[in-house]
Amino acid sequence: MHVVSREEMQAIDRYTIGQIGLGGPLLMENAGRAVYDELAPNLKKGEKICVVLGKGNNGGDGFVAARMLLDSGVDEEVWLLPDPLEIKGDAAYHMNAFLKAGGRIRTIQEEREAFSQSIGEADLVIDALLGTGFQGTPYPECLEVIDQMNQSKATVVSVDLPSGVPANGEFFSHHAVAADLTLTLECPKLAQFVQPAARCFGEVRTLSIGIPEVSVQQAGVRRKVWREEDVRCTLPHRDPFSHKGSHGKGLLIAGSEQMSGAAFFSARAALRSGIGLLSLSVPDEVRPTIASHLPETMFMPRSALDFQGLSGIAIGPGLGREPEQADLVRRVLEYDSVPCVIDADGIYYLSGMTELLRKRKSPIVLTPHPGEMAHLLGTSVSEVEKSRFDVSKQFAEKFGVYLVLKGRNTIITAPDGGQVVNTTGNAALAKGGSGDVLTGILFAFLLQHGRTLDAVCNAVYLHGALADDLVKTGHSQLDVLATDLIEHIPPVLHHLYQKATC
Ligand SMILES: NC(=O)C1=CN([C@@H]2O[C@H](COP(=O)(O)OP(=O)(O)OC[C@H]3O[C@@H](n4cnc5c(N)ncnc54)[C@H](O)[C@@H]3O)[C@@H](O)[C@H]2O)[C@@H](O)CC1
Ligand SMILES: [K+]
Repeated sequence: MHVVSREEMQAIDRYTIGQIGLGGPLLMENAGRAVYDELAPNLKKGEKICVVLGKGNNGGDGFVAARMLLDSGVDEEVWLLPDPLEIKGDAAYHMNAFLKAGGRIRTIQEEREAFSQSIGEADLVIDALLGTGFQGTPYPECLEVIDQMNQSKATVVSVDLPSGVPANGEFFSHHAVAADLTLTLECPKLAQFVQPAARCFGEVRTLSIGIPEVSVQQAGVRRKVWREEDVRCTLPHRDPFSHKGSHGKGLLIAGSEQMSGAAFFSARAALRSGIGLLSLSVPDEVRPTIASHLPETMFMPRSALDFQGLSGIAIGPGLGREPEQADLVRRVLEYDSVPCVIDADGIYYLSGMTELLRKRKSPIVLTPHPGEMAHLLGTSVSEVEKSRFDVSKQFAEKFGVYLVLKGRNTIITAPDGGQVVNTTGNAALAKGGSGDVLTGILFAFLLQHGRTLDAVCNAVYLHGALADDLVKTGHSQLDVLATDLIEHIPPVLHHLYQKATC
């Protein structure tokens, strides 16, 4: 499933219409029908539906759905914000079809009070006011209608985008529709995954409107959502004749006196995620505390670090911020023979070492949260959050790294600028220790997958899926601990492997 910008969606539509030959009215018919089909199973005879239409093609989709609702036994009122004479092109085509099929249009501008009453009494509001064509701040008359939809007690279903949300997810401070359900057409838009836009969407379902894959390729889209089917066909399979050395020989440099737990979480998560051999380097004073909890782990003293014979190194969880840790990070970067994962305090030191990132040829995976990303760039968290996709892409391309920008909808960016959005996970993960678990899973996967990007995406997916499954099976979002995540790896991995397709 591809994730697109406004401009990419427009290019996709243009190619489909101009080169494939599927006309605009046909795509609009498909869009409106898909919206109707999604709603139809739950419609009740006589329920009051208020359809709110703008003057663009989003309104055109609304006309198609409204035409189908005419014969469904509901009590429908169709409200148009502009004058009908302002409706042009494909939307006018479907407005006429709606009228000829027996529909009646009322104009909001002319019957303000009746509109307020209609929306106040509605059970369901279909929001087809503004879609991908909207930019900037909604005109005052639009804002008024947006507020009325938000004040309504009805269920609000937005077509393509909640009206007033800019498709590219740029920061905005005006009101936008707060939908209960958004029916996104063909491809999720960037806004669905960034703040503050993401809060407006409610539940999201993506509906196919018959656009062929070639149109998306022609538009040069290089962003996708990572789904369970992607995981299933990229998980590594163990050779029956393999041995422990076949599944990665990793060194994890983690932990400090104050944060010994971080080393434990990462190490145990790596072991649960299939790493063949794990050596852990913690400060000498920490080792006795955690060694008894990690019987499967070997230990390498900090004073005798030896990278020979390893197949990967991970550094950072709970490392602490004493100046000598910077040298450890530098040594890992300078050892250019194996892939590495740099997390947490490891990332803290990178701002002074970005040239080393650029020079290193073996894969580097960085896993910053927005605060660490902001530190790395010398900017603020809000600047990072305002443009998560662009910030990630610029950094990953410039320094040739795999960047995992964590948060709700973690964004993974490859050195070539290709991006993947993760949709698993919930607020249970907003707790100390979660990131350490991710590092462990990611490190183990990195040493077992053929493609680095698959390893990273599968790790992020699994990490979120652990939290999702825990809150479905007896946990709340409050109580999940890092240890719960780790001990839940077996059933979730088992589930994913049961139907592995490739
Ligand atoms: N062929 C296509 O392009 C298709 C488009 N589709 C639908 O069409 C939508 C895009 O249609 P459009 O590009 O016509 O635009 P929209 O219908 O999304 O809305 C833009 C309209 O709002 C107006 N507008 C722009 N800035 C505004 C502002 N600040 N305040 C208030 N109004 C403003 C514009 O004049 C334009 O009429 C998609 O979201 C989707 O719902 C679908 O029907 C599929 C096919
Ligand atoms: K809309």
